[in-house]
Amino acid sequence: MNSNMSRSVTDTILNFIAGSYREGGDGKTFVNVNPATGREIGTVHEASEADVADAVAAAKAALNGPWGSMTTAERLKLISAVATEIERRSDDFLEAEVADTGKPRHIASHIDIPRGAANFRMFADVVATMPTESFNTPTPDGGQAINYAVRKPKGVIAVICPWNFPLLLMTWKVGPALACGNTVVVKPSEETPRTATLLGEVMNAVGMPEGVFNVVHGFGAGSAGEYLTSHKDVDAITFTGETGTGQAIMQKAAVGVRDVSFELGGKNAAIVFADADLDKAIEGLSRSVFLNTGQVCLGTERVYVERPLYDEFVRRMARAAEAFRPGAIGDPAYLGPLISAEHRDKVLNYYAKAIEEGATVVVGGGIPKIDGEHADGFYIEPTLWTGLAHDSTVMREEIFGPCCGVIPFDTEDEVTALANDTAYGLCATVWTENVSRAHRVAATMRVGVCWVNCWFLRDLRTAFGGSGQSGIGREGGVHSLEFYTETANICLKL
Ligand SMILES: NC(=O)C1=CN([C@@H]2O[C@H](COP(=O)(O)OP(=O)(O)OC[C@H]3O[C@@H](n4cnc5c(N)ncnc54)[C@H](O)[C@@H]3O)[C@@H](O)[C@H]2O)C=CC1
Ligand SMILES: O=C(O)/C=C/C=C(\O)C(=O)O
Repeated sequence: MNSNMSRSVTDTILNFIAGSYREGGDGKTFVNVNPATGREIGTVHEASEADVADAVAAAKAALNGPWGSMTTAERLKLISAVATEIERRSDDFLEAEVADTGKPRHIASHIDIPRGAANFRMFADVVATMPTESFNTPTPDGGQAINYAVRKPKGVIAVICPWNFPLLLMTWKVGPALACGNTVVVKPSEETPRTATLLGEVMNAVGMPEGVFNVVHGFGAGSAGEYLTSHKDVDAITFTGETGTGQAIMQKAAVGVRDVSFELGGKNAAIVFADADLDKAIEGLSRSVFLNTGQVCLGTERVYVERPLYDEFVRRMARAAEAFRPGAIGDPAYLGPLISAEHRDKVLNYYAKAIEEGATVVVGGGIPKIDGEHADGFYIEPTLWTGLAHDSTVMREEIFGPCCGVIPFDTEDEVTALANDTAYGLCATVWTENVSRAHRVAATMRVGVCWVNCWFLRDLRTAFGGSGQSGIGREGGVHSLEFYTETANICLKL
């Protein structure tokens, strides 16, 4: 095992290529910042174009080497071992994720890290039990043939990741890609390079053949992201992030007609009917709006409340927002920082825009005053607006911060039209105790996932992805196999 990655506060974060850690060939580095303090905590070695080419070559060689010749059972045993090793090293992953994101430890320890392990274990199970079709086919000479499908790995998969749930969202792609027999080159977000790098140690520890899993660090255009997505030996690209980035990647994928799987942005609506259980709705929506400081693609940024419940809803949601404590690390009510100073500026611009567009700021709206070690962290106040028009910029564009606008409605038809009036279509939530209405409204939502009386309740076997500009394709359970494998038909004349 070759492990050069130290995990002290002055970390040096290296690329992981063909089973070894290495600096970038061009000698370029960039800083790794802890958003909770605003301080530099590490140096990341940026991959050059030649490093990315080496990573792709290593991934391709592994397909034709021991990885490609393993039985499915042998492969899945290794993948299950990866899950076990992540669990064994969960404290290291927790430290790495918290250092990169500043997120509360309870979120990282209950969501990010366990899902990192579960994403490998679940897809090992899915592939182990994966059925394929077969047909008995009559032939013109009165005989018969058997047609049966086989699933083959697609090849080298480029995995381009965001920063909001770095390990979770990376392994959501790496898990099924490897379980299906592919190899991967991962480009983590420049903001959150640590857990992907640490996963290299896990791969080596379990004896994963070199080149199966590679990590290249850098940015998007003119850097590792673009080098990777335009490399001719990358067979398919999976990406989570902003819709505009998805468009740029798709243009690269068009060269060579490569397949893409995209999970993109959202402007997710919540519909709260007057018969909703208000305690449940407030609990669910305060998580949906504020969890991870609103940096969740599935989070709610538009809330439509039936008029009789509107005033009480706004009052209680404001209390829920005020209960969060930005910067109070260790407090159960701790609200983490935004990922970067740039991202905080972007969110603050929307806070200003909301006022320009006539919003009443019910709570929040600015930067909290924090003393001590976290004074320079990228914290922001959780914010609630009323008085915004449905077609205002703030109610149409993805903000990715801890904020939402609340708008009253009068009829079911009106609110379903409002909720669907968006170019996005990732998810929605519906809050009602009327079961018929729950089914009816959920079925009309033009989204990939509609939650009723809950939010972010995930069963990893279900189809997951977005409609409209929120994505292309579905991942999760057997649905992931559609992207990570190529189905071939074999016709055998008897
Ligand atoms: N899960 C989601 O839906 C996420 C949505 N976002 C949204 O995106 C906004 C911007 O955040 P960013 O991190 O800048 O997202 P982004 O979409 O620009 O970056 C995501 C990943 O794509 C890479 N990338 C960027 N441009 C690329 C290119 N041309 N070719 C190949 N790779 C490229 C980045 O280096 C990063 O690894 C956020 O404010 C938020 O609105 C951000 C993160 C996650
Ligand atoms: O649960 C999942 O598999 C994915 C969750 C995705 C997000 O929360 C995100 O991209 O923000």
